[in-house]
Amino acid sequence: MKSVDAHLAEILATVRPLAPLELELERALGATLAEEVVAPVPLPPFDNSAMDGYAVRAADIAEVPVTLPVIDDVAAGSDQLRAVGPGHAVRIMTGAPVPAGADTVVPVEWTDGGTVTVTIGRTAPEGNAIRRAGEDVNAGEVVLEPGTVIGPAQLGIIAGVGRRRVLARPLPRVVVLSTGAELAEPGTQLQPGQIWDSNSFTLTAAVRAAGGEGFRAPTVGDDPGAFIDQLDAQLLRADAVITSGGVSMGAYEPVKEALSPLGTVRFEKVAMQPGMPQGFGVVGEDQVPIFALPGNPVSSFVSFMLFVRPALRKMRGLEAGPPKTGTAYVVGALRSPAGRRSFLRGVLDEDGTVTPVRGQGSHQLAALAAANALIVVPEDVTEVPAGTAVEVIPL
Ligand SMILES: Nc1nc2c(c(=O)[nH]1)N[C@H]1C(S)=C(S)[C@@H](COP(=O)(O)OP(=O)(O)OC[C@H]3O[C@@H](n4cnc5c(N)ncnc54)[C@H](O)[C@@H]3O)O[C@H]1N2
Ligand code: MOO
Repeated sequence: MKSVDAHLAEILATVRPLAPLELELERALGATLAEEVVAPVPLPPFDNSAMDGYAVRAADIAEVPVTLPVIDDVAAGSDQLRAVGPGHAVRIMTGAPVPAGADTVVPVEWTDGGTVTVTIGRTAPEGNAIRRAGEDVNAGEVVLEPGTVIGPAQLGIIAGVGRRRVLARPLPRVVVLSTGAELAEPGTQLQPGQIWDSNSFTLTAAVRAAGGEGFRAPTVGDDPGAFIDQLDAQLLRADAVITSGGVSMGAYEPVKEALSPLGTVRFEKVAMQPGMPQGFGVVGEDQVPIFALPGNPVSSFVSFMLFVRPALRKMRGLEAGPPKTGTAYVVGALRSPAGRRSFLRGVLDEDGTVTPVRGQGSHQLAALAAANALIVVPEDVTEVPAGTAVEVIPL
């Protein structure tokens, strides 16, 4: 059997980072920056007030209380500014440019709030409540480096330096295609022999949680022809495809039957539990990577975490490798099949312990939903006594 590490290595050697595109800011959330973002001007571009109050000369308010004439009113956005002469005050709002001559701002709370004259009750040092030009960023300064994932705050600084578009690797578009004649759409009545399709929802959501754009394709039954038709239709918008089901040893395995003859997708047994039957390769003219995951709900989810998630990171232009692990002390003993790496479902506690959930079958979706970690048991270990330190993958 192929090892988990060899399977991941093959996947990572096959998938490529997506080409960068000029993305509108509205489409850039989660994308990976592929250029340096530089501020063309200083930020803030001009000295401005940090508070609503009065711009004055510090020397004029050395002795308080003092009453000064209010010679002007400046709102944020004002560009017609009267200079502040000795003994004058200008009413000023937060963000408004500080007029020439003024060297300090007195918050309105320290005054009587007058509009013709103002009486100031507290003195303020020079530079009080003034935000200086370039205090955030200097002109020509790099504000974001290539390889940065664009989150809300990063979008903010990109817009803040005046950019409308940015060169970035987009979110990988991943089509999720469930197969199985037994699958019914959630929300409909189950007929005898049917179950509700859950994998396509789990996997589409897992794609989104991993920084991709997930699209759930209509499910197909057990007919390889119908599967190929649906795959062809979906390939147009896919940077990668995930299928679930139809990859093991049964009489009706549409994914395996349809893809094996292409010669570009390999179906193998990987030495892991769950998730043993795996298919991986490329399809279509554009050599789109395809992950043919096993149908058992826990198996497909674990396979996603181990193989698809790292691949999506690579497609996003990020460092990619096996999932990050930690260590915890296991509550209760564990068993694991010889020669296979087990990924048991557990609840990781803040006290540093991990408790296996009840129900470790590959079909036990409720137990998976109750878990927050995978407990890794190496290939050569079959029994883990209670209290042993084990490797865990937080979910
Ligand atoms: N003779 C053998 N039988 C099986 C082997 C084997 O080596 N020899 N491997 C077993 C293992 S391990 C797994 S995992 C499964 C993989 O099966 P398939 O990928 O072919 O998946 P299906 O047969 O279509 O379904 C398996 C199971 O999962 C349920 N399922 C499928 N799709 C969904 C979905 N979208 N939502 C919810 N549940 C789904 C399906 O009803 C089956 O119960 O094969 C074993 N058998
Ligand atoms: O290896 Mo299968 O994935 O156990 O259920």
